Amino acid sequence: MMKNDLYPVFLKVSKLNVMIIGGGTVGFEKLSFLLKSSPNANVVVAAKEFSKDIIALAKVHKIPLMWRPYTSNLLHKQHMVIAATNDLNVNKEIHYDAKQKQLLVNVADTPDLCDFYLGGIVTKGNVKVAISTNGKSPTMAKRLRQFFEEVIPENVDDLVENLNIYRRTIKGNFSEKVSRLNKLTQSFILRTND
Ligand SMILES: C[C@@]1(CC(=O)O)c2cc3[nH]c(cc4nc(cc5[nH]c(cc(n2)[C@H]1CCC(=O)O)[C@@](C)(CC(=O)O)[C@@H]5CCC(=O)O)C(CC(=O)O)=C4CCC(=O)O)c(CCC(=O)O)c3CC(=O)O
Ligand SMILES: NC(=O)C1=CN([C@@H]2O[C@H](COP(=O)(O)OP(=O)(O)OC[C@H]3O[C@@H](n4cnc5c(N)ncnc54)[C@H](O)[C@@H]3O)[C@@H](O)[C@H]2O)C=CC1
Repeated sequence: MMKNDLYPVFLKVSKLNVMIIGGGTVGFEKLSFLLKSSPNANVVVAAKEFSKDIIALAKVHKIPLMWRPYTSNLLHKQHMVIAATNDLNVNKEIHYDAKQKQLLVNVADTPDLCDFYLGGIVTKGNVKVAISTNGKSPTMAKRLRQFFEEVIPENVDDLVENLNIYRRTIKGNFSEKVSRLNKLTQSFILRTND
């Protein structure tokens, strides 16, 4: 069986400059999922034209829109770029320029040209679960996201907050703390070896 070998990280996108190129259906989808998970994301969208949806979303979140065709200077000072135009040659050019500048790049319609994928995301307070199917089935990533939204209890965040308070009160060295926390949380899962 093929295994997913992608390494997930949780980016502080308020501290990174993110550029989305393309303001149509896909640009809107990428921007809305980014903002849903990270309302404080530092993101700019550039495109020749923008859909009504993306204009409305950008207004609510105060996201700058740049009305212009793609040129490589749009990548200046960016950390990450998402290419979402409907012109494959432009998307390829964005990919080429981004690699020259060592930026992380996602070309929405071409998994081979992606350094990273956007995943399905479930958020419950401080807890966040990210889902990827290795680019094989975005629809399945969406369904799994919906499944975990249902099954992860809303109060998981209360447990996390309480454990955070407890964690700060425990005295002792690192391994004593680990052992106390492991004992306390043992019943959270059905079967455990530690
Ligand atoms: C590789 C990847 C690159 C990337 O975009 O990062 C990619 C690629 C492509 N998506 C396509 C289509 C669709 N994408 C969705 C939905 C989502 N797509 C997302 C991620 C990813 N999509 C990355 C892989 C993630 C992984 O590893 O699993 C999600 C999870 C996150 C997000 O977009 O933020 C978000 C769900 C969010 C949620 O609801 O939680 C739906 C479903 C729907 O909208 O109902 C459809 C239509 C049905 C279908 O085709 O399956 C096509 C075909 C385009 C065409 O035919 O032209 C390609 C291109 C290709 O695969 O070649
Ligand atoms: N990854 C995914 O989830 C999906 C990917 N796709 C693919 O993504 C691509 C984009 O699709 P849509 O967003 O539906 O297209 P669209 O027609 O809704 O939007 C295209 C956008 O690209 C902009 N654009 C085109 N050329 C440009 C240039 N030279 N410089 C700047 N902006 C430019 C347009 O102004 C417009 O804002 C298509 O090739 C499609 O096959 C489609 C569906 C899902």
